[in-house]
This record gives sequence, C-alpha cells and structure tokens, in this order.
Amino acid sequence: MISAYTGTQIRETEKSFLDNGVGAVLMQRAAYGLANAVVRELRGGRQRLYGASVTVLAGKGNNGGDGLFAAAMLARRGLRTTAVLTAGDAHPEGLAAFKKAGGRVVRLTPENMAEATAAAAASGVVIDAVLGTGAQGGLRGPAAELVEALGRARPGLVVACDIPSGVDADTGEAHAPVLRAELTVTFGAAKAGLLADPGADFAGRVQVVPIGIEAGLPWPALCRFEAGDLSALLARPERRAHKYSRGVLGVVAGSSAYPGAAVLACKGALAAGAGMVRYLGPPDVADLVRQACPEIVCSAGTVAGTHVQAWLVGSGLDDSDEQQLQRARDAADSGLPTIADAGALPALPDVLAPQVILTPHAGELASLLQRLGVGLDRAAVEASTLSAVRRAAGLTEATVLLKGATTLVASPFQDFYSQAEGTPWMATAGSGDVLAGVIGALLARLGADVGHFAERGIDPDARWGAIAAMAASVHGRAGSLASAGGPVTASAISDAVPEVLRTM
Ligand SMILES: NC(=O)C1=CN([C@@H]2O[C@H](COP(=O)(O)OP(=O)(O)OC[C@H]3O[C@@H](n4cnc5c(N)ncnc54)[C@H](OP(=O)(O)O)[C@@H]3O)[C@@H](O)[C@H]2O)[C@@H](O)CC1
Ligand SMILES: [K+]
Repeated sequence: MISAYTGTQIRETEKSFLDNGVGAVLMQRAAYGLANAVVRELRGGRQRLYGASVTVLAGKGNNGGDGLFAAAMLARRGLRTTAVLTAGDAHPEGLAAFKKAGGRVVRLTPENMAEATAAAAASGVVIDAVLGTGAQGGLRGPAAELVEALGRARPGLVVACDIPSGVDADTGEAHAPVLRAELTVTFGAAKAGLLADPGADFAGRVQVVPIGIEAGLPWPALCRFEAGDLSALLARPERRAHKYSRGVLGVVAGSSAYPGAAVLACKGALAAGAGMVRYLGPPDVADLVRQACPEIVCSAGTVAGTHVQAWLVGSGLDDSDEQQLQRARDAADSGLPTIADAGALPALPDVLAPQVILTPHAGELASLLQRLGVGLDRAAVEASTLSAVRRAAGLTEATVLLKGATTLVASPFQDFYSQAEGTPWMATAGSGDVLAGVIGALLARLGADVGHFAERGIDPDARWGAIAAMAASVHGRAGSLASAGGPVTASAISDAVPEVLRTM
C-alpha cells in the first residue's frame, strides 16, 4: 500500500530528527535519491551522462538545498549543471557544495530572465526545487515568470524535487503557474497532494526515496492500494461456497431512456464475481437485462420483499420514474450496503450512512454539494478534488467516491483512498455503470465480513471506503487491460474484470 501524508505530518516527523541535529543527513539522503533518479532517467532514455545538461531551479529554503546538493552530485559525475537561484538567496551549504563541484550559478533578476529561461529550456533535464513542503501559496515574482515562460517553451525532462512547486502538499491544489513534471522524486513518504488531482496531473510518476524518518510517520492522510493489497483483500470463494454466500446483489437501475445502464451495471457485478444478481425495474428494461444476461433474476417487486446482501441503485434512472426512485430510497434506507450512482444521487436524503457509497463525477459532486449549501461549481471541485470529496463525506455521512483520472474515496470516518490505474480511454459512456456493478459485487460479498478486513489490518469502520477503493482499482486495471493503449468500450471493461481478478 502506498501511504501518503500531509506536508505538516512530514514536517512534524522530521522535527525530532532536526532537533537531534541530523537534518543535514536527511538532506544528503534526499539529494542522493534525487540525483540517482535523474541518472536513471537519462540512462533509461539511452542518453550519455557525461556532458548532459541539467538546470536546477532552486528556491531559498531546504527544497532548494536538496536540489543544489543533487546538482552538485550530478556535476561530479560529469554533467553540465546550472543553478538558477529564483529568490536571490539560496541554501548556504547546498550552494557552497554546488559551486565546489564546478556548477554555474545564475541569480535570477528581471534583466537576465530571458537568458535564464532560454538556458533552462535548452537543458536536457530541469529540476524544479523552488518550493517544497514549506511553501505558502504558489510561485511569486521572478520565479513565477520563469516557470510560466519555461512551461510555454516545453523544456526537456522535468523532475520535481519533493513536489512540483506551487502544488499544495496537503490537498493537491495547484497555484498557477506550475511546471508539469514527468517525474516527482519525493522524500520520506508520498505527499497526499501528489495523489489527488490536479496535483497528480503535475507530478507525473511519483518515486519515494526513503530518508530514515519512515518509522516515525503517523497514520497516513491518504492511502493507495497496490496489486499485493488487492490480492490479500479480494479473497477467493471458499471450497464450500454457494451462490448466496458469494453475495447477492439487488440492482435498481435503467429506464426506457437508458436501458443499457442497467445491463452494464449487471454485467459489471457478474464479472466481479457476484453469486447472484436480482434486477428490479420496468418490464422493458428487465427484458433487455434478461436477454443480455440470462443469469439475472428479474422482477417488478419491492426492495423490502427482495432478499439481497447489498444494493446497487441509480445507474440510468429516469427522474420521472417515481417507482424506481422510491426503490432507490428504500435501498439506501434498508441498512444494507448500497452503491448509489448517477440518477439516484439527487433522489436520496441529504444525510445517509457510511455503508451507502455515492459515486459522483465532478459535475455531480458539485450539484450534490450545492444541494447541501456549499457553493462549489464543477471547476471548483476539479481544482480541489480532495477537499471537495472530504466535504461531501462529512456532510452526507456517506462514503463518497469521486470518479476521475484519479479516483478519490472519502469516508465519514476520515479514511481517504486514491486509485489511478485507469486510462483516459475509459472516459466513455457506461464505464461508470460497470464500476457501480463492481462495487456492488464487492459490497454484497465482503460488506458483512467485518473479520475479513480486521484480519488484514483494516478497521471495520473503514471497510466501506476500502471496498470502494478496491473496486476502483479493479475497474481501472480492467480498463487499462482492455484498452491496451487504444479505445475501449464499457462492455470490454466489464469483460476484462474476470482476468484482472484471476491475476489477483
Ligand atoms: N526538514 C528536513 O529535514 C528536510 C527537508 N527536506 C526538504 O525541505 C523541504 C521543505 O523545506 P523548507 O521548510 O525550508 O521549505 P521550502 O519548501 O523549501 O520553501 C520555503 C522557503 O520558501 C519561502 N517561501 C514560502 N512560500 C513561498 C512562495 N509562495 N513563494 C516564494 N517563496 C516562498 C520561505 O521563505 P519565507 O517566505 O518564509 O521567508 C522559505 O524560505 C521539503 O520539501 C524537502 O524538499 C528534505 O531535504 C528532507 C529533510
Ligand atoms: K519543488
């Protein structure tokens, strides 16, 4: 599992080391990890190290210190290094080491702005070490001007030191201008802002360099499941399993206008291993569901009269179909775990419960927050995804999964997950219905199994968020597998889910 922390958590952890006088040692480890990462990138791109050019943009704090020490190490390996000091001042020991290694120093002024920009744009690698976890807001003054111009000039490989300057380490909010990195080398542990959009957009690949503070880190602010976690959490059926023990999911989805959503949600649930799916809805949609998936038991019954372990409601619902909306409300009120998607979101009460998982995209989350009296529009949600999803979970008391390039999950108990295994090709109609189906299957199978999570180190209260994150990961992996770098349909994503589960 990748554990991510706020800048404050990291600084507090470092404090005891600084008090013990080992701050310089931590900085050397950070710089060494950064320099090595640059070397690996150059070698990976089959470039010669000797004579390759590197420009470090160095601010006046410790982030600049990391960058200068790393550049000094690179200079000693024969790279042509330039340091652009964006604040005039610089970390004294870092600057001394850099000069001693033979690096060239440019103190940024309005007069040499054009020259410094051109030099940075022409170099093979740019290290962004202007601001790190000690930043207050975004880049200002000459540093901002330089980064803006450099962004337009499309420099070579950009490597961010700890975090792209201008990205908030706690929230992932980006204060423009931010230089988009291909790689972020981050120290001690990942920062939460690197795993939430838009910060994740600017960070590129994230590499964590251990510096010796790890044992002192607190409970993470944000987690990301990796393949090994999924293998442990996605238990295979027991030898004497039967369809009821594998989880029965009730589905309230689809309408005459959007019958396909019901089919895709049901397909997603079957693909993710539901023991049985019971569909409730209009006869014309039920006919289509039966034709597409003969395994599914369809009826026009009520929620109370249907025996299931979890509910999936909302995909493709029509806001004029009062009978379906009432079923969705009954399911959310049943006390059973419920995934509520799309059409159900506006129909449910404002305050729900942790076992209800809401799955809005940014626009739907903005509408949800507006109904709850928070004046955020879609752009504001996209600019601050982690804060928005945290707020929604707090206000609704439900678990909220925000769909996007990075999927975020927040529970009302303040557990946060981030998954990003998907591909932009998955932004296609019906993809969310399949995700709802996968969540539904996992809820039906694992929702009641408190011991399963406790044995694997997950607090029982945190299991709703964990299930949503597991499903997002499976869905993202299935999409990437089916896409293989090209267009993909929602049906193909669903078809790839069993293969993903097999490899887990
Ligand atoms: N602590 C450790 O042991 C280790 C720390 N490590 C490294 O240190 C980094 C944190 O370093 P840091 O705390 O010095 O802060 P940093 O991010 O460099 O910037 C703050 C400086 O910039 C200034 N400033 C602030 N906002 C600004 C703005 N918007 N625009 C312009 N200037 C602004 C502010 O000055 P002020 O304005 O307060 O006078 C201050 O001087 C961390 O990310 C990691 O890379 C690693 O080496 C491991 C060991
Ligand atoms: K930085």
